[in-house]
Amino acid sequence: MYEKDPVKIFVVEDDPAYTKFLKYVLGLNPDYEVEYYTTGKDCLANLYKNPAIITLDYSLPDMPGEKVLGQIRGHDPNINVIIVSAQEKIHTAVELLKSGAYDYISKDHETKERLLNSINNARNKTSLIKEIDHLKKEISEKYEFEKSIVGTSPAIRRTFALLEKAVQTNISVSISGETGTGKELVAKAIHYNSKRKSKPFVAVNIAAIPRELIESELFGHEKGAFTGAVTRRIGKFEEAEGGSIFLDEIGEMDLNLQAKLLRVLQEREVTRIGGNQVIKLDVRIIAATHKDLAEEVKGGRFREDLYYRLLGLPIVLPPLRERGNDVLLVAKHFLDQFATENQMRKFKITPEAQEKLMQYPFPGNIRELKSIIELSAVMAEDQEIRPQDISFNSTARMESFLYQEMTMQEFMYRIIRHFLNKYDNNVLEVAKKLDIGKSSLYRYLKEMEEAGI
Ligand SMILES: Nc1ncnc2c1ncn2[C@@H]1O[C@H](COP(=O)(O)OP(=O)(O)OP(=O)(O)O)[C@@H](O)[C@H]1O
Repeated sequence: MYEKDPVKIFVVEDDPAYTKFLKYVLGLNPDYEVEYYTTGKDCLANLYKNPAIITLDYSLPDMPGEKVLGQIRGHDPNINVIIVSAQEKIHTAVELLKSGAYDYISKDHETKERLLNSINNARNKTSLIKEIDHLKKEISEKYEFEKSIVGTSPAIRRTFALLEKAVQTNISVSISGETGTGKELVAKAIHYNSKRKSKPFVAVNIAAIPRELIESELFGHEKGAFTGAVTRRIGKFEEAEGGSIFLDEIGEMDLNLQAKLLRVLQEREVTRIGGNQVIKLDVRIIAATHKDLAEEVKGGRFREDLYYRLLGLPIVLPPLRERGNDVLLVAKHFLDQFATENQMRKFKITPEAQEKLMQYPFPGNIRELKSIIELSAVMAEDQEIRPQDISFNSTARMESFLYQEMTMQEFMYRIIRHFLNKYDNNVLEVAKKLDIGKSSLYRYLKEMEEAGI
């Protein structure tokens, strides 16, 4: 798409014969919009026209080539300046390239090919840069909080408030929540809404990498560091330089590696395995786990010092069953997405089907909801999703929390909390649903508050 755009080229050349030659060569390509100047001053005065490429004669009558180059770079470092010179002086060429010239070409019988090649390469580079900028913009729009993280429940609103805080600083963030609650989505949203958004977001799933490979995956290795290390490998931390690293399933890391990670986080530097060069790091850490890390610390499976290092700003993502009406909002979001992807008309969910969705506890959370919804859209006879189109993967119903061991009173508090979330903290509605008196409910709420539930 970008390569079709015409390229604006300035030719700055005081030799009339050479200008004639360039006019002929460049005139052959209809995609080139060329303007000719004979002095450095003229060229500089017209930079406002935003040329993509400038071919610059090194010895102009009014200004030395390096000075013109310096001013062009000062105006816009993205302009590709190709220096064309009558003599081939390696030293000058190297100096000019160091000062940011894109290429250095001497005037000889091969000039035509080399110049066209260089212009072509510069053009490809420019279109790649434009395309990358465009994709980056698209990604950050995709991860705007309220566009990507669907929901209006009090629980998710609290999460948004924390995200707003997280993006303003470089503080480490630890995200916990059951599987499929959106931990990776939240991590990406933090990165792509922060100042680091134009730098890499690198995700590493600790549980998915064989134990013996994690260290080299994270910190890299030098060639020959161990059997099988046939080439040097850059680690994920280095890859994320300037950006963010997302350490998913951090609770799965073994104690030995935890010690090494702690050192990296404390020193803010890595050394590749088998190497001795210390590499400074500027990387934001976002860690996630579905485990209760505090419990892991108590059980001696997770280092306490590392736990505190990683904790930073903790974000707890509630399970979908505690997000009330969000179930329906997210379901609708996935349905719209499905319709767009498959060029279909939009779907509706009948009230009975909505009721069915609201009754299910979604042990696999939003990921499970997504697959259930997509299947229901496939099964539906028309653009209405009815109860018979929805099939749940698990036979679990609300009793999922019964697997936990609690006292009767704690169960009751959990049930109340669940309904409060479901009905947006509407006490009257909850009292009605649970068929208890309003004042009893207020009394329980007070007890719950005192007990921190
Ligand atoms: N609030 C939300 N709104 C819309 N989509 C969401 C929301 N939360 C999660 N998703 C989507 O649900 C899917 C699962 O989310 P994600 O992979 O971030 O979960 P996770 O907690 O990292 O899972 P796991 O613990 O299994 O790694 C993704 O497709 C994600 O885009």
